[in-house]
Amino acid sequence: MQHAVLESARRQVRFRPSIASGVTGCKNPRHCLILLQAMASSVNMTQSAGPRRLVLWFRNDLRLLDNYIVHEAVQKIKAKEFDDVVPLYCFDPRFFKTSKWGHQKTGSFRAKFLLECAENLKASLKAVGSDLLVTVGQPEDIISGVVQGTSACMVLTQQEVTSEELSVDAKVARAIKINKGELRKLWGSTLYHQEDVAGPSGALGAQGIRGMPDVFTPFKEKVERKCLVRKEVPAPKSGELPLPPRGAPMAAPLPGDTQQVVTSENLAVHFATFPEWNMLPWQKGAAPSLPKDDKRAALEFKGGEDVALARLKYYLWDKQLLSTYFETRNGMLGGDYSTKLAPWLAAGCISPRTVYHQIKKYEAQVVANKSTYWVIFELIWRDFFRFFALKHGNSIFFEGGTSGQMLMWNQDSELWQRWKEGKTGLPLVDANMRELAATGFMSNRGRQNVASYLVLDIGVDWRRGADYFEHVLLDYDVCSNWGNWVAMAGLTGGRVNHFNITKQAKDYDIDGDYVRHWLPELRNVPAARIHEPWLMSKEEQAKYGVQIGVDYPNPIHSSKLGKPHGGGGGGGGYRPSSGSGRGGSSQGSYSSNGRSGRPESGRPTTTRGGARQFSKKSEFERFG
Ligand SMILES: Cc1cc2nc3c(=O)[nH]c(=O)nc-3n(C[C@H](O)[C@H](O)[C@H](O)COP(=O)(O)OP(=O)(O)OC[C@H]3O[C@@H](n4cnc5c(N)ncnc54)[C@H](O)[C@@H]3O)c2cc1C
Repeated sequence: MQHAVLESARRQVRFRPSIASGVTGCKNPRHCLILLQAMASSVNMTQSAGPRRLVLWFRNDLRLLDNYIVHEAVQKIKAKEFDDVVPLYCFDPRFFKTSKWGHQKTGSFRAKFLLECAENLKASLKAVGSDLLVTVGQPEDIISGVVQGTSACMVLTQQEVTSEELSVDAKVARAIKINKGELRKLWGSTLYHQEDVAGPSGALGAQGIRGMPDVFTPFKEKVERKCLVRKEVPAPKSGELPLPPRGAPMAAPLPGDTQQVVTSENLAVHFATFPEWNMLPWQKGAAPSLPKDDKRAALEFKGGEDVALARLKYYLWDKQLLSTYFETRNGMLGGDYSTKLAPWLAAGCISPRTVYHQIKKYEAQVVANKSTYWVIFELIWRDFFRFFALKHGNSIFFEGGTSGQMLMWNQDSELWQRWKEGKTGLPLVDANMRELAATGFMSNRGRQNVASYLVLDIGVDWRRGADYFEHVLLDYDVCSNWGNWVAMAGLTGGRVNHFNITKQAKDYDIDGDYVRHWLPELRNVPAARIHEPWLMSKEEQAKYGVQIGVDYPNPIHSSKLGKPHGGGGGGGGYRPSSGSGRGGSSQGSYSSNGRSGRPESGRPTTTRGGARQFSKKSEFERFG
């Protein structure tokens, strides 16, 4: 009798007495339990004959090419350290919980994308004689089921840096201790390797990560001067990741097992099950509807390594868009102004090193210019935020950010709601927020503007914005998202980029095509008025078929605006903007004298914020 079957039956005595008694033949639950325990310990004694198993626990690295955990598994199998490999991906209910700001952590766009990623990875693994166990549940529960009955086991996973992910790691490490298992974490998500950057002889010097500059440029200069991007490691070949025998035991819940009790099936059953949309761990069982393709979207994003590699090929080789990236990167409309690789990079369908080496090849074969370098420059921003999170830990999630500066926020929930729904009356902000809600994507130019507006113009707590982005973004990456937001809020000690939204709109959406694309109510408004529709006279409004204040909102009145300002005890306070962001931002806020309720003053002036609410404890409760 397999240990796994006995163990699972033992755990089910209370919930499913019939299964337990089926194993022992004993009707009395108490006796049944005693008998099972005895049988399990006798199996334990003979367990040394069990297989030595590797578990490839995929998380944000859903690819085969240049994946260090996959490569490591291949090496260990070749060296005969282990007998078989179980590749695994879990939809962890903790990443579908509702946040304290009221958003389900993983929204429907990303959930759909991740299902597609898992499906593609499963197919790629099958093509090399392996498979992917895709399931719903906490990895610690699933993995302890996968390693039942083994004589040795190791779980290989990509190194994460933030608290929720690390707390899951700790639970997995504990769960496999019983099987004398080891959790081995390998760095893999960045362009530059952690050892090369922050290791004992890395670019950051003797202090390692503690010596990391908190601003981008000196960080970039150090890594560029002292580090090399490592070569890609190959994808596995056929037979290099041998599966356990099909009938191997597996004691863990199947997706859709609403009772969440341990079932005793064999691995083949689990491999054959792929979670459907409504089996994902949605809050209170209420699955949102599957997102439909939106014809207005910049791109049809489909998850998976195959599509990621195809996108890279399209951007570099088919259309040669790479050679003009520097000129187009601040666009907002269409698929071609930027690489759009972010969703695939975030899920790990493609590694930044693959992108880098393809760019180098392109530079050697086609052209090397400012544009080809600038994509690499952006990938270093991505690295920057990951290393920044490694250095600063949980403070990137704190109200006062890494600077600890305490500000008071505008508590008017109507403002927040109008921002989220794209009804602020500022066309550039509204168009971007509606694109995000409809598609899960927004350009970098858009993100900077909507974040600046939320925090620096209407004075809403930046964490609300970051939390909403976490929910809705296709390309959500914990470090890039929270890092960009906390920096936009001016809470990292670096420069604060306060954007003049109307100026930005005129600079980057010159004819208003982007705004018209997402705001049908303004579709007939000419370029001269599109970014300031409140300036239209009644006659103009009639002519262009829109009534401001009825069909499209008036901008938020200055009496409702707030600016974050220094609260008691935290020191510091609101600082006006300085300098320019990527592609140039501009200082200050509105310049026009408004009609139709336009903010009258140059800056938001009043603060309606209540007392600052700051609790270290609750901020630490990322998964607790
Ligand atoms: C408030 C805010 C939140 C953001 N949240 C995320 C997020 O959750 N996930 C995410 O990947 N990016 C985030 N970004 C960064 C950036 O906006 C997106 O990476 C970019 O818009 C994605 O489009 P793209 O792939 O076409 O980028 P490209 O312009 O083609 O850039 C190439 C790649 O470089 C990386 N990159 C570019 N800019 C940045 C940046 N500022 N920070 C980190 N990486 C960058 C991305 O991986 C991107 O795919 C955020 C930016 C802001 C201002």
